[in-house]
Amino acid sequence: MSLRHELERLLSKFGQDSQILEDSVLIGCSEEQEAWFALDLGLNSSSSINASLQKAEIETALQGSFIKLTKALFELNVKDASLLSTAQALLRWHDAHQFCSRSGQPTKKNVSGSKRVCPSNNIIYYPQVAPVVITLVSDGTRCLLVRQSSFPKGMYSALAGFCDIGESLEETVRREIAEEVGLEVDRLHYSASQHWPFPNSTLMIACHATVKPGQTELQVNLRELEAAAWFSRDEVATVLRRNNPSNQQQSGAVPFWLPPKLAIAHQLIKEWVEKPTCSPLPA
Ligand SMILES: NC(=O)C1=CN([C@@H]2O[C@H](COP(=O)(O)OP(=O)(O)OC[C@H]3O[C@@H](n4cnc5c(N)ncnc54)[C@H](OP(=O)(O)O)[C@@H]3O)[C@@H](O)[C@H]2O)C=CC1
Ligand SMILES: [Mg+2]
Repeated sequence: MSLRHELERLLSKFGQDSQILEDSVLIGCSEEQEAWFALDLGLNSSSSINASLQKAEIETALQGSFIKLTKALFELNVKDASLLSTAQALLRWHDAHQFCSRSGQPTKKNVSGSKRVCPSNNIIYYPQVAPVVITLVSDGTRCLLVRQSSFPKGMYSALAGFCDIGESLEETVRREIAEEVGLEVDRLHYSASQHWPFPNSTLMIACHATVKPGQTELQVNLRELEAAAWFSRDEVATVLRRNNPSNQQQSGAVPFWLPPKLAIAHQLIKEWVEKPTCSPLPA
């Protein structure tokens, strides 16, 4: 039986029309050049008993189990997490761009899902990515970790913010740090980047920054952050070593925990702990 027939058989078993396959989007390919597609079965959009029954049926038929996307992203290996992140962002984008904003007519997806076109005026819509800077600020010996009220309990991270229209990354870093904690950036340098599919598709651009010597007093913007504080290298190194939210919450041995390994914030913090002498460029 061909893969297509097998898929159609499964979809019909789960009460779905095989026409839904046309909505799938290309997210990558294997080393053997087999194309990988993602498809949204829409089970999350309904809280009906029917949807939950289907979920149970799918779990049995495919010998798997549904877990929260945010959790899955941090539990999979890098390659699979990246495929999942692409699938989530691309499928959400298609779902939110069903109509042309000029003509109001339905738009049409191309086969791979890399764009949508309005048949009435040929306007092409491409998936959007919002740039976000995430910066680990240091005063030379300590680093600044922050908490938003939306973070999981006890988690601290680096400072993040969306780029405004017309800004360079450097300007965003300076503005966000001034707005959220009242500090002036002296030097900054780029570290790495990561695609992040929440709340919509973002490109997280990770940087290290240092503040002007002697200017480390924080003015925390409580509309944006729940807390912000300086931590020594030893404190952060200890938390990184024991980084497991359930362990520390039970024992109370460490006062906070950090984002999991696959989060770019984790990589930034680890880099700072391991390379204390890296010297950033002037901003
Ligand atoms: N992977 C990681 O390690 C981490 C990832 N992040 C991600 O970074 C992102 C940005 O961090 P955050 O501190 O929230 O950003 P900001 O500090 O920029 O604050 C968020 C606010 O910015 C406004 N905003 C401006 N542009 C956008 C846009 N394109 N989409 C949504 N909101 C926008 C909104 O304000 P208003 O409501 O007034 O319109 C929103 O409430 C988050 O989405 C978060 O998921 C954050 C930390 C760690
Ligand atoms: Mg922020």
